[in-house]
Amino acid sequence: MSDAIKHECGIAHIRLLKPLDYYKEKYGTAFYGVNKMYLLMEKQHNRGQDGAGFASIKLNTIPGERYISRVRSNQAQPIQDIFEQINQRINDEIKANPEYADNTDLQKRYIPYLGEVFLGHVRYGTFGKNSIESVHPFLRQNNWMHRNLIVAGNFNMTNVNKLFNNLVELGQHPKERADTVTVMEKIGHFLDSEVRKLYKKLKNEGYSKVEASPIIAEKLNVAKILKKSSKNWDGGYAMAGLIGHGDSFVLRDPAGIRPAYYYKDDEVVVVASERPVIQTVFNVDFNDVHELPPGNAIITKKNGEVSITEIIEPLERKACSFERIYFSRGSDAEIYQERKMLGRLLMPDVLKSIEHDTLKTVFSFIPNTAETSFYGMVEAAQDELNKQKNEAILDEKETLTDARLQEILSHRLRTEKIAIKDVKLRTFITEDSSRDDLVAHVYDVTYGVVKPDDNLVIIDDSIVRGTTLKKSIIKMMDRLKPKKIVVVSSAPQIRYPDCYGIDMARLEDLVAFRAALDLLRDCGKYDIIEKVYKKCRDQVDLRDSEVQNFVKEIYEPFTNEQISDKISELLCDKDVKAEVKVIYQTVDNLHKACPKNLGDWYFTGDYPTAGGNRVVNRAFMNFYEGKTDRAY
Ligand SMILES: NC(=O)CC[C@H](N)C(=O)O
Repeated sequence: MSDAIKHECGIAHIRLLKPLDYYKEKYGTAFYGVNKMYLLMEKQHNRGQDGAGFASIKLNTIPGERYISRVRSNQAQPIQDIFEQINQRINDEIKANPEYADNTDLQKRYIPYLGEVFLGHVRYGTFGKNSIESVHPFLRQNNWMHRNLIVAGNFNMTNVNKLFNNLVELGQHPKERADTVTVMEKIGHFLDSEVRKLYKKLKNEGYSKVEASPIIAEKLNVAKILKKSSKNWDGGYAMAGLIGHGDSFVLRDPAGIRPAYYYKDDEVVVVASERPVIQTVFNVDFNDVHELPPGNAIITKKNGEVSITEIIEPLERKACSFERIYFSRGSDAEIYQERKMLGRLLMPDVLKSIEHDTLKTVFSFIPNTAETSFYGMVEAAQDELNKQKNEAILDEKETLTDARLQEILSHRLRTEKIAIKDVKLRTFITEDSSRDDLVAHVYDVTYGVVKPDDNLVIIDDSIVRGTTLKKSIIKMMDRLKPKKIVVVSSAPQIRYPDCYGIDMARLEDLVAFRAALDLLRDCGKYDIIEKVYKKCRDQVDLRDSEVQNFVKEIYEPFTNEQISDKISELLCDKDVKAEVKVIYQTVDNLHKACPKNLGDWYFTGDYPTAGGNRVVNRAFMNFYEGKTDRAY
């Protein structure tokens, strides 16, 4: 990925189903859960580097002893930072109290972070700020154990402002506008009322307050609470939560936009945002890890009972295809094959653009995420080369000499590592304002492998803004003096904003949108902009379900190819000498390659939830009115 986009978040949840002594006995430490959490989070570091947080709950403590611990960080290496803090604290406690060293009971009572229920989160913010207060998990505290709530999520709601106002209408006074707080307060509201109802019932049955508490914990219907809280959520989400006494849940949105996977045996329940993470950390097979069905929650009661329950009726499945293209780790067995297929399916268009001249073409990729699709592309190129060799041999079979045969067979595909990412520079580029200067040097280039009349084909997983391509990569590649530079995107053109957890909410940031504007200008149809704006404005007071995506009209007059060609122009500075061509994946081929993740709203404008159309309209209005706000 040459454009840095902020995206995603990762969740990690573990519930230990046996007493801590069991893990001490079997794995040598009562800190088994903490250690596994570290691995689960570290292996999802790709999903969030703005911040990381960890929370744990101890089961069955006695009043007066702490049972919830939490640590959060927004430092440069947030996962390292929180686990350093955790380890430090644990080591200090053991050092100061040598009697804890071999005593699980004392460890559990007096050492924080040790417990049976864990929740971790790595964050890329899509709403609010990057302050420490915005880092998950969020905590809603109460003196009643079962009213404590800890929440973390990979999510974005399109209607979070409305949800916020609902709370205010209930008479509440939220102290901040963080979307996670809004969602948490919603759950908290129904948790409170459920606890109240249960208490009233038990009181009528003659139970005292002290007697009622554990029964409330036992009877608490988490599914019911989630059903009520999520009723008006419109968005993509994997929301995870812990309740003070030890129940836990992860709820996935009804279109399956955000991912969630789980594994369970008689020792642990594990939930994470990516499958291979669980496979690696718990050393289990692909088939042992299951996808949480859309609209369902995995709920683990304090007593260890685990259920998968439908909370919201599933919508048409629209799992985010960007997970497959770029976000998730390519080590997933399916994702690896899918990415290769994305590369392979692009080959016919690439061959056309290089006039099948595989000998005068160097194939390469933009590190690191495009490497897998590059393998797919190269395999397809290899097939083409073999075909060419076959044809040459058959054509020349009457006259073929040993020397000529050797010559034909010696033709090899030219694959090189051309673009090199300078990782150290990367970490400085956080502020939009200072990005451009540094961006030119984020990549370096390999000299000496491209000859002057060569074609240079370079694959990237996607092109969002195109800034790095324009300011760095294409310029650097042009210095190698190729005849033609073909930039291949394994994803289709990104035409519409995302509103479900990827931070690309501004239309004019998208190079495809800018290309469409230029094309409209070129052909004298720029008045469409005005018309679309009016249509968007007329919809402002409509209900979400009635809103249409009129922004599609901006692209309608043009073919994919016209837009791609305009993008090629936009990506070239005047001084670039090589001919530059950009080739994009088609949406059909994307679906062919990633058949389970058909969510494609950023490419097609077909939003899977009603709120999406409102967001795209708002994004367009913001663009037209010159506002730089996010559209949700
Ligand atoms: N990428 C995400 O899932 C973001 C989660 C949440 N919306 C936040 O901003 O903190």
